[in-house]
Amino acid sequence: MSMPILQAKNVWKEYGDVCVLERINVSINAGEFVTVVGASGCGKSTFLKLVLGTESVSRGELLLDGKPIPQEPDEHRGIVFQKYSVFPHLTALGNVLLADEFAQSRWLGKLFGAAKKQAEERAVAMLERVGLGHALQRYPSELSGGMQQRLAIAQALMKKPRILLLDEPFGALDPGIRADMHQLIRELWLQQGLTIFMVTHDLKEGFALGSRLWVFDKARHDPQSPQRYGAQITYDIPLHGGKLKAEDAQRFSPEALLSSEKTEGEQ
Ligand SMILES: Nc1ncnc2c1ncn2[C@@H]1O[C@H](COP(=O)(O)OP(=O)(O)OP(=O)(O)O)[C@@H](O)[C@H]1O
Repeated sequence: MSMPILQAKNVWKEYGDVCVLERINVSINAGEFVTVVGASGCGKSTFLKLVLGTESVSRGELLLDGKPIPQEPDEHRGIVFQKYSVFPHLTALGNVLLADEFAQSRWLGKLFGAAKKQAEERAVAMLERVGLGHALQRYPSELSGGMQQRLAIAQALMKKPRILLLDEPFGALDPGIRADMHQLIRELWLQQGLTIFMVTHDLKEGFALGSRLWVFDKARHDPQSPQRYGAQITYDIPLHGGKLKAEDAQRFSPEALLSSEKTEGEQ
C-alpha cells in the first residue's frame, strides 16, 4: 500500500470563537478526484485553504506525504477560483508565462534566452492543451468567462502541481460551457494523474465529475450559539466513473442528499 498523498487527523479550524471545521479525519490517495458539496458558509473553501497552505489548522494534523503540510503555497498545490483575477495588462500567453517566471526565476523576475524560449513553448503547449491556442495574444477583457477559466487552469497547471484545488471554478459559467469544462478537467485529471479537490454548489456536477464525493455539514447544532460547532464530512461517498457504485446507489441517491441538506437548513 502506498502512502496517502494527504491525511487529516482530527483536524479543527477555528477563528476565535467561531468553529468552522471539526474532527476532520480523512485520507486521500494520489489520483483521487474529490468533489466537495455543502451549505453556504460551512467551510468548504476553508478546507481548500488548509490544503493550499494559506491557512493553518487550529488543532490536529494535516499531512502531505506523511509530513506536516507546508504553511505556504508551493508548487505541489495549484488553485483555481470561481472568479479568477487575471492580470488585465497581460495577454493570455503573458499570464501563463508569469506563472513559470515566478516558479523558475523568483529573484530575477524575468527569463532570458534559451530559458525564455523553453518557457514560451511550454506556455503555448499548455494554452493549446486547454483550448486557447487561438487566443495566445488576447487580453483578458477579450476572453469569455469560460476562456478566462481555461486560462486560470492553464496558469495553475504550469507549475506542475500534484494537487489541483478548484473552488467553484465553473459556478459563473453557462451550462453549455460548463459541459465543455467538465470534459476538459476530466481529461486533465486522467492524463496528468492529478489529485483534485473541487468545491461545487451543484450536487449533480459533484456526482458527475468526481471519484469521491464529500458532503460537509454540521453534525451537531447549538441553537443558542450557531458558531459553536463546526462542519464535518458527514458523507464520504465512493463514485465509480462519475456514477455511484451499485452497492451505494440506494444509500446515497442525489435526492436523498439534497433533501437531508434542506432539512438541516430549515431547522
Ligand atoms: N478569516 C476568517 N475569519 C473569521 N471567519 C472566517 C474567516 N474565513 C472564513 N470564516 C468563516 O468561516 C466560515 C466558512 O467559510 P467558507 O468560505 O470556508 O465557507 P464555504 O463553505 O466555502 O461557503 P460558500 O459555499 O458560501 O463559498 C464562514 O462562516 C466564514 O464567515
